[in-house]
Amino acid sequence: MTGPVAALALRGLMKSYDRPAVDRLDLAVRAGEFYALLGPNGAGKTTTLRMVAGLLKPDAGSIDILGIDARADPIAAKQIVAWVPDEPMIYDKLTPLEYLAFVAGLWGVDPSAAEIAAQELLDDLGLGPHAHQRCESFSKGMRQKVALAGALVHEPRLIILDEPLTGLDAVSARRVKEILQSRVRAGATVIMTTHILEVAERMADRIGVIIAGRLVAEGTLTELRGQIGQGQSSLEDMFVALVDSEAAA
Ligand SMILES: Nc1ncnc2c1ncn2[C@@H]1O[C@H](COP(=O)(O)OP(=O)(O)OP(=O)(O)O)[C@@H](O)[C@H]1O
Repeated sequence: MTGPVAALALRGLMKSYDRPAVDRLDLAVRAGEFYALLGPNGAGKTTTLRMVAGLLKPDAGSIDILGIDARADPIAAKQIVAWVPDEPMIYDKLTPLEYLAFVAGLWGVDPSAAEIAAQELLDDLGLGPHAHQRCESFSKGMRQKVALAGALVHEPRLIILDEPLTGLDAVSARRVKEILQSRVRAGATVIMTTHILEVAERMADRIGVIIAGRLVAEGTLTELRGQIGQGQSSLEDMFVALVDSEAAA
C-alpha cells in the first residue's frame, strides 16, 4: 500500500564543494505541514533548499515535490513551488504592484485575479501605502516583504523560505507568520529555515535538525523531547545538546 504523496521527499541528496555540504540527506515533509529546518551555521540548509528550488545541481540523490521528480521535470516542479531566499532580488525600478503583476504574469496568473491577490498581500504585509512607490527607495525589510509577496502571488503548493523573519520588525514578523499559517490552513506546505528557535517551537508541526549536511533529529516538539530532551526541555536546550554531541562525536 502506498501512503499519501509527500510535499517534499529527498533521498540520498548530495552536494560537495571542497567537502560535503549536503551529505546523503534523506528528508520527507508531509503535504499540509509546517516544517522548520534548523541547523547551525554552515550545516547545509541553504544548499539543500537551493537544490530543491532548482537553483543548484545536486551531485547525487533524488528530489520529489508532490510526486514530481524535480530533477527529471524541473519546470513542472517549479510551477508549484515558491522559493524565498534570505537575500531576495527584486526589480528596483518597479513599484511593488508592478513587480507583483510581472511575477504573476510569469506564472500565468490571470491579470485581474493577480491584481486582487497582489493588493491583498501588500495590505497584509503593511506595504499598502507604498504599493505605487518604486522599490529602489525601500529598506531591506520592505524589500524582503515585496519578495515574499512575489513568491506567494501564484498560490504555490509548497512554500520554501530561508530565514524569512530576519530583519523584519515585530509587527511585520507577526504578519508574515499569520500569512504562512493561513496558507498552511488552506492546504499549502511550508518549509522554513530559522535560527529563531521560539518561532520553530511555536509554529512548526515538525522540526528537522541538520548538522554537517545530515538530518540528525526530527519530529514534533514532544517527539524531540522523547529522543533528546527530557520533561519540559526547550527547543534551545535540545538544539545545543545536539550540536554539542555532534561536535564531540
Ligand atoms: N558556493 C559555495 N562554494 C563553496 N562552499 C560553499 C558554497 N555554498 C555553500 N558552501 C559551504 O557549504 C556548507 C553549507 O552551507 P549552507 O549555506 O548550506 O549552510 P546553512 O546551513 O544555510 O548556514 P547558515 O545558517 O549560516 O545560513 C558550508 O560549509 C559552506 O561554506
